[in-house]
Amino acid sequence: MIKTINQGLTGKIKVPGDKSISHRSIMLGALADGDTYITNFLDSEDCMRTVEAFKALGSDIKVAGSIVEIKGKGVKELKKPSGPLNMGNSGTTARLLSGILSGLPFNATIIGDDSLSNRPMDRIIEPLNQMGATIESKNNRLPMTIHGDQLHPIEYKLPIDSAQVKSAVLLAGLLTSGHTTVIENNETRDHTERMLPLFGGKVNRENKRISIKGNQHLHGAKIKIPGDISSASFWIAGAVITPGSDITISDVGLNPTRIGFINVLKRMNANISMKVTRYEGDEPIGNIHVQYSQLQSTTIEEQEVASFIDEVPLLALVATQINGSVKIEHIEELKYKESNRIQTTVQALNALNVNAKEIENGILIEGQSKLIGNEIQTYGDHRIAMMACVASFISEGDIILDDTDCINISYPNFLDELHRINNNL
Ligand SMILES: O=C(O)C1=C[C@@H](OP(=O)(O)O)[C@@H](O)[C@H](O)C1
Ligand SMILES: C=C(OP(=O)(O)O)C(=O)O
Repeated sequence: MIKTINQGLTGKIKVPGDKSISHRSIMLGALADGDTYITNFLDSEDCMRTVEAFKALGSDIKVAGSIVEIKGKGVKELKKPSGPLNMGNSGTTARLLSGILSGLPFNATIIGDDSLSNRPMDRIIEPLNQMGATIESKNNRLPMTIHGDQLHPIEYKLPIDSAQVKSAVLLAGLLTSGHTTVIENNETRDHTERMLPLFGGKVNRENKRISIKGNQHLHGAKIKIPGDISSASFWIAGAVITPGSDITISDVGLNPTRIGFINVLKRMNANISMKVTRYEGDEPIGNIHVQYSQLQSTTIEEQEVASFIDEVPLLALVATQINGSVKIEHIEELKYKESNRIQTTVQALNALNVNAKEIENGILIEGQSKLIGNEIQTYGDHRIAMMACVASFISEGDIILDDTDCINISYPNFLDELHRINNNL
């Protein structure tokens, strides 16, 4: 049960390391030759799936909390695993790893939990087939057996805006002997492209064309992972909607491909500012200052959706407090996340007395809603669970979640932080 809080959020908050960047740091460290040292690694269930998968492929990886050491031996030393690789709930692990396995000289089977086993894999099967991999799947879903082979480079125009597909093709491209190019329609998170140079890899980027040369030698690297902007967004949303709030979130990643939620909130008139204070590798890091705000409606553009894709449930929650109504459109991709987040967001908000409904590939939310506590079904989706917890800042009556374990997928100390804020600690 999450107790109603009804008080402003104040003070300083730090969030754990970025999930997308943590996954990629393990993958590149395992492909590289030499030692990789990672700090502020996100020690969450999803990222540990990536660690365990590479251990099963023979990588020497030691995790001690948020510190990870990898003794990389290069891609040639990766070995056929002795059993199926379990991706758990992690779409990023499943899709990026498929790109790598496609270029390795053995067969490997990947499996996942019920949620992941229902998520589409044709988006990666198709380009990886084009590159020469043979992939058997259950109707384009997990379990999937990848018959790795000598891959050839391709030029691939992404049919959907997906950083996971882009990264899977780029990582497979590293295992070819030519140039692989991915063309984006709208820009998606670019952590793979920004991280490769740290390991000595070359990537060419011209507008939305990203090219990578195969057979590059990668060396080990030192990486400090920025705080996760998607995790920070729970507190940003909470502060914006809760009277009396004034918080500063420090050391958080401010990569331009990830700050769409802040950009939309600014258009809604939110009192929010951010400042880049340093770079770790090519990733900008800084602070975000947020205060309670009187919000107005805005229009959501298709080309910006990828920059706040994981924050849509929060944007919908924020929209319940604006003057007017908001249509969040062009979000079909939300149907293929850990739950169908269009449905599960609408259902959670309806349960809290909000007038919200599903529209074609989107959600329509009426503002000025009085939230009333209720039981919320999370469908095992971490982002729905945490969004419901944030709703408790402004709800009348307690909110009861059917599951809070799923929060460990991306933000293991979220409930402790909520407790700390709740008690002004
Ligand atoms: O590349 C990544 O690390 C991610 C990309 C996004 O997925 P899509 O590529 O499916 O949009 C995002 O939703 C996910 O949380 C992490
Ligand atoms: C969609 C998400 O992650 P993944 O695709 O890696 O499961 C998420 O974290 O919201």
